[in-house]
Amino acid sequence: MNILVINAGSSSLKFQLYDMTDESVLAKGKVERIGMESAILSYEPAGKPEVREVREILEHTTAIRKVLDILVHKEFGVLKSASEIQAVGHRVVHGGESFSSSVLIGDEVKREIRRLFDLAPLHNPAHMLGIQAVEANMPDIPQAVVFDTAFHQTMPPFAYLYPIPMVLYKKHKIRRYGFHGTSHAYVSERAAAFLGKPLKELKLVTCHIGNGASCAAVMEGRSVDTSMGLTPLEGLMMGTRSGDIDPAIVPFAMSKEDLTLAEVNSMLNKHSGLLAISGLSSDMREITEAREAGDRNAALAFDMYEYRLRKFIGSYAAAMNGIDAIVFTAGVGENSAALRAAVCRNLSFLGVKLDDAANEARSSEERAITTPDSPVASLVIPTNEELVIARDTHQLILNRDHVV
Ligand SMILES: Nc1ncnc2c1ncn2[C@@H]1O[C@H](COP(=O)(O)OP(=O)(O)O)[C@@H](O)[C@H]1O
Ligand SMILES: CC(=O)OP(=O)(O)O
Ligand SMILES: [Mg+2]
Repeated sequence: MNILVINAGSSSLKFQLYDMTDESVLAKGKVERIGMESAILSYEPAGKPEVREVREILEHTTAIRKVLDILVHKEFGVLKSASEIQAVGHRVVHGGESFSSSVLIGDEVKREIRRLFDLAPLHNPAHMLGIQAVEANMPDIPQAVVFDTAFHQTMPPFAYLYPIPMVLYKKHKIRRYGFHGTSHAYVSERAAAFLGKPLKELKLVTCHIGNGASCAAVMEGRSVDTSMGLTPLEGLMMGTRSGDIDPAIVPFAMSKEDLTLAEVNSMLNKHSGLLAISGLSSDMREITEAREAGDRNAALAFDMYEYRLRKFIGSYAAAMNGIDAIVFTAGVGENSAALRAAVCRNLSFLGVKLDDAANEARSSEERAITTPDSPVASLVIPTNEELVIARDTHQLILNRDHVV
C-alpha cells in the first residue's frame, strides 16, 4: 500500500510518499511560500537528485496538485498514476480532549478540527486546508489524521490543569494539551529498544527541540507531563517563541507599549526566543557559529536556551522520582553537539556522564552520548513523525471501522 503523508502549514506543505510493504520512502519534499508568485517546490525521489521548481502556487489545492503532478512526472515521477496512492495521512497539531489516537477522517472529525481552530490558530486551519486540498484533487481517497496531542492524553489532572478558576476548564477546556506527541512517542519506543529494556520499566525525558521545542516526562511508556500547554507557546525557549514567561508581562507590556492582543501574540510567537535575544537568527546553527566567533548576544541566547531546557529536565526527574535516560531529538537535538554537551555536563548530579567523543561524532544513527557506566544515559534518537503517521494510517485502513 502506498501512503502519502502530509504536514500542512499555513504557507508550506511537507510530504512523504511511503511504500508500506517495506516502509520505504519513495519520494519526499515540500512546497514553501504558498500564496506567493515565487513558491518553491522541492522534490526528492528516492536515490535520485533533488528537483526544485519556482512557480506561482496561490493556495493549498494547487500545491497538492503540483505534488501529485511531480509524483507521476515522466522523468522524475515514482508512480505511473496518482491512483497508485491508496491513502493519505495528515499531521494535525491540536486534537483537544476528543482524540487519544489516530482516526480516519469523517464529517465529525472535520467538525472537531474546525472547533479547535481557536486553540491552534497557526496550525489547525492550515491542516484543514491540506485535508480539503486532498479532497479536491483525490475525491475518494481515505484520509487519516494523527494528532500531536494524542500521546499526552495520559497526563494526570494534576499535571494538565492550570491553577486558575475551574470555570475556564469547564467552559473553555483551558488546560495543558502538549504537542509533538507523535515524536515523543516514537523516540521513547526507539530509546527502549536501544537500551534493550521494556518501555514499561523506564523513566525517560524526551527533548524534541526543533523550530518548535518541547520536552516530555515519559513513565512506563506514558506521557505524564510535557512542557507545551494549551498552545505550542508554553515551556522551553524556542527559535522565535518565548516559552515560559510571567503571565503578568502580557498586560504590562500591552499597556506600556500600547500593543493590541494580536501584536502581543505575534511578539511572543514570532519575535521572541533565540531571535529576540541574539538579535540575529532563530536558527541554532547561526547562533552557534556567531557564539563561537565571539558574539555576546548569541552566547547569551545559547545560554538561556540551554539553561531553560536543563531546568525542565531536572523538574521532570523530580516529577517521576528518577530518570533512566534523556533523549535528544529534532533539528537542534539531533545536530547540536554544543547544546547537548552544555546540558549534559551540568546534569552530572543526576548521574549523567557525557562521552565527549561520542557526542561530537557526526552521525545520523541512534546512539548513546554518555559513557557505558553512566547511571543515566543520554541518547540521540532521530525522530520520524512521518513514519508514525504512515503506520497509523496503514493500520486504520486495514481495519476500517474507525470512521467518525
Ligand atoms: N547542524 C545543526 N546545528 C544546530 N542546529 C541545527 C542544525 N541543523 C538544524 N538545526 C536546527 O533545527 C531547526 C529545525 O528543526 P526541525 O526539527 O527540522 O524543525 P521543524 O520540523 O519544526 O521545521 C533549525 O531551526 C535549526 O535551529
Ligand atoms: C506544535 C509545534 O510547535 O509544531 P512545530 O514544531 O512543527 O511548529
Ligand atoms: Mg518538526
